[in-house]
Amino acid sequence: MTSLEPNENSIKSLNDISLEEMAQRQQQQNIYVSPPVLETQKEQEQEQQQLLQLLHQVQQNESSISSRSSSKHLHRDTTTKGKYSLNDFQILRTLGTGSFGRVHLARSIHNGRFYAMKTLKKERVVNMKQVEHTNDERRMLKLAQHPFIIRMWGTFQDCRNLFMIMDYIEGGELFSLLRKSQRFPTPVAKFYAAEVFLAIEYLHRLDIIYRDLKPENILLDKNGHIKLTDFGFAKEVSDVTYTLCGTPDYIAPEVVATKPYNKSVDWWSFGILIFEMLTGYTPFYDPTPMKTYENILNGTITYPDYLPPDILDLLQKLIVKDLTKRLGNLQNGSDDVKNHPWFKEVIWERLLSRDIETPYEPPITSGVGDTSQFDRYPEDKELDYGISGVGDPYGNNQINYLLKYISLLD
Ligand SMILES: Nc1ncnc2c1ncn2[C@@H]1O[C@H](COP(=O)(O)OP(=O)(O)OP(=O)(O)O)[C@@H](O)[C@H]1O
Repeated sequence: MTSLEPNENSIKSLNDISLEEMAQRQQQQNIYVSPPVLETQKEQEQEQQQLLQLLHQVQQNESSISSRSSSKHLHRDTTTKGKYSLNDFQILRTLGTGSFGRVHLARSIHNGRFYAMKTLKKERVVNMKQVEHTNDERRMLKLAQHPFIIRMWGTFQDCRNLFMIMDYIEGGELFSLLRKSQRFPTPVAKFYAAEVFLAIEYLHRLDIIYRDLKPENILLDKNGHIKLTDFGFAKEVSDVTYTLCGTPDYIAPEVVATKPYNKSVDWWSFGILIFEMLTGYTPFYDPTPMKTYENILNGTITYPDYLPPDILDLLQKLIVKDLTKRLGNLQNGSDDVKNHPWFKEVIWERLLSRDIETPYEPPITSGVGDTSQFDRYPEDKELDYGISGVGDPYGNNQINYLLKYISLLD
C-alpha cells in the first residue's frame, strides 16, 4: 500500500507484526544507501574545567532542560487571537503531560473534529523563566508548514492558562514504539530517520533550530508517518545562539560547554536519534544528568559490533565534537547528510509526498479520536480552565509582563 489513506485491512498492532516483517516491508520498498571513512575525534583538554562551569550553568538553567520519561520536557505559549476560545472545544482525556501543563484530546463543537489542546500554566511558564521559549514555540509553529511537522491551528488564553490547538496525531510517540520494539531493524530506523531529516532540513532552511530532537517528540500519524511536535525550544537563528536547553542525552557538546552554537546541534541530535533507534539506548546515557554531560564532553562512544560500516560511518560523522568536521555543518550543508551512502536507497521526493509505505501502521481501530496509543494519565478533576480576568491570582507584575510580552507578538 503506498497511498496515504488508512487501510483497515492492513492495520496491525505491534504484537502482530514482527520487526523482521517491518524490515522486510521496508526492504521491499527499496527506499534506501554505503561506504566508510573513519575519523578520530579530537581530544579536548579543558573538559574538567568546563564541567565545573557546566554544573553552575546547569543549576542556573535547570528549567531549560527537558527530561526523558513520562513527564518529559519544557514548554510555553499563546494568545487570544480572534478565532478560537475555550468555548469552541469539548475537553476530553489527557494525552500527555509536560512541565507546564497537559495536552488534552479536544473536540471542536463546531465541526466535530478532534484536536490536541496543549495547555500551559502561566504561573509555571513565568516561574521557570520560559516566557520567551513559549512565545518562540507558538511563532515557530505558525511559521512551519510541512508534512512531517505538527500543524498548529490557533492559540488563546484565559487568566491562568495558555492554550494551543494542534492537529491530533493518533499513532502515539515513536518513543513508545521504540521501547516496545527495543530496537529497530535498519530499514525501519532509516525510514524514520529519513522523514526526520526532511523536517529538520526544512526548519533549517527557515533558519529555525529545533533543539529538542528525540523519539518522545516524534509522533506517528494514523498511517505511520512522523510528525515532529513540541517546538518549546525551537528558535529562529541565522547565526549562533547560547542558551543551554534540550534533553541531556541528546545535547551537543558545544551546548553543554556553553559555547556559541548553530544549527549543527540538530545534526548531532540526529546522530543520537539514529543511534538510539538502532541500539535501543543513547550513547552517553547515565542516570545522573551531570555524568551524561561529562560523557558527552568526553565524547567516547562504544559502537556495538552489529552496526554495519555504512551506519557507523554516518554516526561517526554526525556525533562528532569538532564542528569543522560534523556532517550537516560543512560546505554542502544538509546535502552531505542527505547524500550519505546510508541513505542511498531513499527516494526523497516520494518520501516527502508520503508515497512510501510506512514500516508500521498504528492499530487505530476505533477511527478518528482513537486514543489507544496513548498512556493513561490521572485526570485533573479540578481543571482551572476558562477563568476570566477578575481575581486573576497571577495578576502581578510577572504575569502582566508575560501578557504584555505575548500581546506584543500578536
Ligand atoms: N498533537 C498531538 N497529538 C497527539 N498527542 C500529542 C500532541 N502533542 C503532544 N501530544 C502528547 O502530549 C505529550 C506532551 O506534549 P509536549 O511534549 O508538547 O508537551 P510538553 O509540555 O512540551 O512536555 P515536556 O515538558 O515534556 O516538554 C507528547 O509527548 C505526546 O504524547
